[in-house]
Amino acid sequence: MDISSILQGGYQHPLSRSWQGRRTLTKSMLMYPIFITDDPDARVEIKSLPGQCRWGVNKLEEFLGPLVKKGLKSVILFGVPLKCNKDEKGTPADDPEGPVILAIKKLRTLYPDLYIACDVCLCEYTSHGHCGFLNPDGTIDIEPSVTRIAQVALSYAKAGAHCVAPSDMMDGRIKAIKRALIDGGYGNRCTLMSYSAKFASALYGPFRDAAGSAPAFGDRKCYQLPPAAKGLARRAITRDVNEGADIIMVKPSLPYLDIIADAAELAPDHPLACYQVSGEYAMVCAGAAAGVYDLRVMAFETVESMVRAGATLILTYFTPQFLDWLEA
Ligand SMILES: NCC[C@H](CC(=O)O)[C@@H](CN)CCC(=O)O
Ligand SMILES: [Zn+2]
Repeated sequence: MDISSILQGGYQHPLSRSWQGRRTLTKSMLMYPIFITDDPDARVEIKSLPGQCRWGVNKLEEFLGPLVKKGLKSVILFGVPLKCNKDEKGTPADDPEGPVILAIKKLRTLYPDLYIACDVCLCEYTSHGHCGFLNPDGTIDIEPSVTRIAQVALSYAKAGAHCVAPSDMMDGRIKAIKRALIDGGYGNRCTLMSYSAKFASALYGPFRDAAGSAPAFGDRKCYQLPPAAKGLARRAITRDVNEGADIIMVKPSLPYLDIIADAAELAPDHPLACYQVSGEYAMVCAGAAAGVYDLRVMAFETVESMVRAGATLILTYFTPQFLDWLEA
């Protein structure tokens, strides 16, 4: 056989197979999305997200203590206020007694080394459930939305968040948040992770169930990217790099590996995050439950495809299992 035809000699052993990846998944690459509700003693299972719960602030030690011991390095907080008075402006988003700010303060005290990121959006706090302010005709009112998002981001930074991550997709919010952080004295103390290429995906259903954040009417197609929009995604990534984002994110992940690769090409000097969203997680769990594949094998195969595409930070609900699987 011709010499150039032989490849199998390079990976015939488990160790030489482990050398074939440019980067391998490590615990520090995992960021765990968690839901914080405003009942301080709550531990409520989320049916559409197997193994995930809404947690009250008083339960965070019971919840995260064991994971920190196993090597959990970072979380991203999502507020799930069930008792607040939602309004057109998302007033409860930066309530100092709200679940997110209370959780930031609690976690900074409990686990000084744990990296605390906060999702920043208005949809969980607005009466209409959209991620921004609305004009009377139901379209997004950009300027006041951006001002409000920046205000909320600064309040989380002041409460002690290491990172703010605006998932709203309002145009210009990265520049506005960066400006607010700098003017507020947090430009060097809080990381800005932009959901730059975030698509209007069908894969957010379980999250919206969990967070009660579905829009009261219409959809988010006028501010989340069309799934076919490779050009818009590339332009959004370049825009956010220029507006001062410290980390670029692509979301969802598996159906958008090409966009992750584009982001790695367009922003080679930035950390690159991707979010394995609720619907992706639920799909992998459902397939395993149906006996289509082994859960652990498929969890690794999906997340390692994101690493191969160029991601250096993975937001995934599989984080607790990966802490065990990577230890084994
Ligand atoms: N701010 C929007 C929330 C949002 C998507 C959506 O509901 O449109 C995501 C959270 N950042 C959903 C994440 C997920 O599905 O896991
Ligand atoms: Zn939102």
